[in-house]
Amino acid sequence: MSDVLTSLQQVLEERKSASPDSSYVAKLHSKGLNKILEKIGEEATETILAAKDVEPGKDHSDLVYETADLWFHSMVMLSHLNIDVNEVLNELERRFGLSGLEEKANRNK
Ligand SMILES: N=c1c2ncn([C@@H]3O[C@H](COP(=O)(O)OP(=O)(O)OP(=O)(O)O)[C@@H](O)[C@H]3O)c2ncn1[C@@H]1O[C@H](COP(=O)(O)O)[C@@H](O)[C@H]1O
Repeated sequence: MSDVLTSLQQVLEERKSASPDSSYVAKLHSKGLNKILEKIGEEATETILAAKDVEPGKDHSDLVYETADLWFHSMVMLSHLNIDVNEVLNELERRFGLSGLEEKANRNK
């Protein structure tokens, strides 16, 4: 797993016992799953809007920023549900080299 994801997962875990007054992640954990899912919805929408504005050869930093927000909040969701981010990375690894069409056909079996 990438170093930054490993470190971030550790911090998110530690924040479960931190004060909501001192930590954004602790505040999200304290508000619960629905709030976290609401944030993912918001960030997904912001990512889509940023992607629609990207033009070839022009600055795309807004899209990078919004995608980071989306990935970050998705990691908070996994952490909140006690799911190791390695499970997602392992699933991507399992699919690696497998055609998307083939993988989809296998799903329907
Ligand atoms: N990677 C991030 C990260 N990405 C985005 N964000 C926060 O996610 C929020 C998303 O933006 P919004 O404009 O929707 O936020 P907002 O208006 O404050 O949110 P709401 O009040 O509407 O819920 C912002 O507050 C960002 O600061 C993050 N907050 C924390 N991290 C990581 O998590 C670690 C722990 O953070 P704390 O728990 O705050 O110490 C940090 O050291 C970082 O590594």
